[in-house]
This record gives sequence, structure tokens and C-alpha cells, in this order.
Amino acid sequence: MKITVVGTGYVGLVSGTCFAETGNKVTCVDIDEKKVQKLANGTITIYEPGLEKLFQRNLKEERLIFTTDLAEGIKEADIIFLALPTPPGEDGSADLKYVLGVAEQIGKLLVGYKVIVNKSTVPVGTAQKVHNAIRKNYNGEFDVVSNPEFLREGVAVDDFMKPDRVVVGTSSERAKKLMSELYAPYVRQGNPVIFMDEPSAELTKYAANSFLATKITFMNEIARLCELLGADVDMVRKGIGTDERIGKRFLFPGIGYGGSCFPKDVQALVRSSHEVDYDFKILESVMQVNEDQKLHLLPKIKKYFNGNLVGKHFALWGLAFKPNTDDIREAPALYIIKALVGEGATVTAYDPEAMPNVKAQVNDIINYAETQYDALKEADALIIATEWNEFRTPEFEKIAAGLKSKVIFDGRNVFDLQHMESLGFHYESVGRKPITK
Ligand SMILES: NC(=O)C1=CN([C@@H]2O[C@H](COP(=O)(O)OP(=O)(O)OC[C@H]3O[C@@H](n4cnc5c(N)ncnc54)[C@H](O)[C@@H]3O)[C@@H](O)[C@H]2O)C=CC1
Ligand SMILES: O=C(O)[C@H]1O[C@H](OP(=O)(O)OP(=O)(O)OC[C@H]2O[C@@H](n3ccc(=O)[nH]c3=O)[C@H](O)[C@@H]2O)[C@H](O)[C@@H](O)[C@@H]1O
Repeated sequence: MKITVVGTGYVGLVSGTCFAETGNKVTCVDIDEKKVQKLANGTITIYEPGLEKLFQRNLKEERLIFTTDLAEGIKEADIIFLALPTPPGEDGSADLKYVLGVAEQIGKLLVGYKVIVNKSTVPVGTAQKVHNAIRKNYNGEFDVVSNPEFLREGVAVDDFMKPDRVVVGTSSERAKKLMSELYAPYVRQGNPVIFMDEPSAELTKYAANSFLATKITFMNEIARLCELLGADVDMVRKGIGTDERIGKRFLFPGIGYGGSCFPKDVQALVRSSHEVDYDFKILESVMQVNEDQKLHLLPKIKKYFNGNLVGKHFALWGLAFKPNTDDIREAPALYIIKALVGEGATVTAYDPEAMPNVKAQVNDIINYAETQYDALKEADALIIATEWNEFRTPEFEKIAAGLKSKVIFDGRNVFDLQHMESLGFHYESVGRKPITK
């Protein structure tokens, strides 16, 4: 099949590459000339495990091409995917200017039947808006389909190639047939393509992200309660996660959810609810609790240093909003940096992938280290903000040697409490008893 993907960011590049991997001919269109040039020359623009190999293979086989020319890009396409940004507008609702702008352009360029697919996360009613935007300039046949994407950064290739499910919102039999053919190779494991109407598909995406954000936030509140009542959140997590109705996944407490999607999508759903005079109370609370949670370590750190962080120096391990990505959008680490610097402290950070992005954003507000151990030099304490695998079993003697004193504040519960006690660290984490020295 001939596929065009408009927008070559995380979702567009992963989708485009994975569609090419099963033999489709894929054209990726982006307005960012530098990005397109890089990609066309074989340089991948995001860090995503497993993507590079597939990208290089399909580029070489000429199943994957890149262009800035929308007209050229969509000329041959059977299906056009829109993987465009939907950032929060001023009022928190999803800003549809990219999606509707491109839809209008497409309307001017269409010749013959094509399926236009919303892969961006968009509010209920957007399929209809895209339809109207295309219809403004085009009288021929076309269908608009809602096909939200559920991939996670860091495991995006696996999620795309072996999805739990594919959701397709359409009322057109013709579009349904094309979408079934396209996704057949990806749902071989018996996982379903679920067909539904467009509004239900659009809402499914927000419901999924909001539910997961709520699940995490619930555990963050349980963790707070554990700290106050003397319980251990790891035990509680295991105790409830074994109940199949609850499930083991997404129960890990920490310093809040970040990333480009949970924060904006929860906010957008609250906003959509307001538009129909519905007060989505749970989600309002989720947003509030998550804001507080990002700085959950701060009072612990301040208390340890007797309320005064002026002149204190901190090592910070982890900047990305989660491991295995260089994405720092809404990363809790950035909030911690801002708070520490605001209190008069200095920070040296290390992250395996995200340092260039942080440098581009906050530059020399903090220092950057070459290795996780270099970051520790002369630091009064180590703070862990992202649970990269390489932080899980570090050389503790090197940590002890690097820090001024053996003090760790862990926002992701990466170390075992007994182990930390036996090593003689002052160790505070989330929802577990502090090991005090
Ligand atoms: N990042 C993720 O893990 C996931 C994101 N989503 C949703 O997918 C959508 C896209 O997200 P990302 O890929 O993360 O965004 P992104 O910001 O990484 O990529 C968007 C791309 O669109 C390009 N673009 C902007 N305007 C354009 C135009 N007029 N013509 C052509 N290209 C244009 C940008 O240059 C950029 O390369 C959003 O709605 C997001 O909520 C859904 C599931 C997962
Ligand atoms: O719409 C999207 O963009 C995507 O958003 C999330 O994916 P992603 O943001 O890549 O990352 P997650 O693995 O979901 O983690 C999100 C945040 O929650 C935090 N988290 C996750 C799980 C957990 O148990 N505890 C926890 O604090 C992570 O640290 C991270 O900050 C969803 O998991 C994807 O299904 C969805 O497609």
C-alpha cells in the first residue's frame, strides 16, 4: 500500500518506519527542512530503541522517503496519516491549528479517493472538523478516519509492531477495508482491530491516557499515605497488583508523570468536559496532585539540610521524563532543577540521552557531567529523577567516594531499602520508610 505520514516526530517517524517495515511504500512529509534533510540522508532525529535498524533498512530499500513537499508527498497515497502536534492552547484545550491547517492544504491537493487518518491525539469532533476543512476545497470522494496511537516512547517500535489493540473510528466501509488490510500484519497475535464510530475512537485515546495518569496518581497518593502511616508502598503495590482486576502495571509511585502526553491530554479532557458543562472532578484532582508530586522530594531535601539550600550542591541522575528516551517535555527533573536553583543551590546533572535537550532549554543554569559518577563530585547529596537501568546497580563505593556525604534522595525507588541501610547511606525515597543516618 502507498502511505503518507504528515509530521515526522515521535509518532510520525515510528509509524512511518513501521509501516514501511511490512512492505508498504511510505512517504514522510514534514515542514522542518533540517529534519527532512537529516532523515533523507540517513540520520535519525530521535532516540528510540530499535528504530535505527528498521529506519536504515527501509531507507536503503527505498520504502521510506522524506520530503517537505506535501503535494508531492500525497500524490500517490492510498492513506494519508496526520501525525501532527496537538499542543495545549492557552486555555488547556488541544490546539488544532496544525491538524486543521494541513487538512485545508490537503483539500486543495486531493485528486481521487483517499483516506485521511487522524493519528494525532485530538478531541471528540475533530474527524468532522478535518472533514469540513478538506471539503472546503475538494468536492470529490474521501474519508476521514480516527486512528489514535497508543505507543509509548522508549518501547515505541515494539508497541507499534505488536499493539495490544488498534482502534479505528470510521463510518465508511471502504475506509474500514483499507485500514483492516493495512493493520493485518500487526495484529497477527490475535490482538484486535476495534472498529467504532469516530467520536468514540477520539474519546478512547483520552480515556486511556487519563485512566493511566489516574492510576499512577492514585499510587502517588497511597505512597504519601504510606509515609505518614509507616507502611511500605512497595508492599502495598504488590499486594494490590496481584489482583487481576487491578493489574501489576502502572502502579509505580514516583515524582509524578511527565512527558508530552499525559499532562496535556488530561488537561485537554478536563477542558473538553467544561465545554459540555461537565466537571470532571477526578481528573481535576489528578492534575493538582501531579503538580505537587513533581516536587515531592523537595521538603525532604530541605528538612535534611535544616531548611536552607543556599550554597548546597546536588548531583542529579536522570533528566528525561522516563528512561529510554531523550524526551524532556514536562520532565519532573526540570521542576526539581528550577526549585533547587530557586533555593540558591547548584546542580550537576547526568542523563544518558537527554542532556543535549536540557542544554538547549536551560543551558548553563546547571552543569553537565560526562558520566554518572563525575556528576557526584563535591555534591552534598545525590537526587535520582529517572530510573535508567544503569542507575539501578551502580558502584556504591564510587557514589560514597564522590559525594561529600552519603546522602541519596530517590524519586523513583530504584534501590532496595535493606541494601541502603547496610551500606550506611542516608536514603529517602517515595512511600517507603526513610533510612536515616
Ligand atoms: N509522543 C508520543 O509518544 C505520542 C504522541 N501522540 C500524539 O501524536 C501527535 C504527534 O505527537 P509527536 O509525534 O510526539 O509530536 P512531535 O512534535 O514529535 O512531531 C510533530 C512533527 O510535525 C511536524 N509538523 C508541524 N507542522 C507541520 C506541517 N504543517 N506539515 C508537516 N509537518 C509538520 C513537526 O515539524 C514535527 O516534526 C500528538 O497529537 C500527540 O499527542 C500519540 C501517542 C504517543
Ligand atoms: O499518548 C501518548 O503519548 C502516550 O502516553 C503514554 O506513553 P509515554 O508518555 O511515552 O510514557 P509512559 O510510559 O506512559 O510514562 C508516562 C509517565 O508516567 C510515569 N509513570 C509511568 C508508570 C508508572 O507506574 N509510574 C509512573 O510514574 C513515567 O515516569 C512518565 O513520566 C502512554 O503510556 C501511551 O500509551 C500513549 O500512547
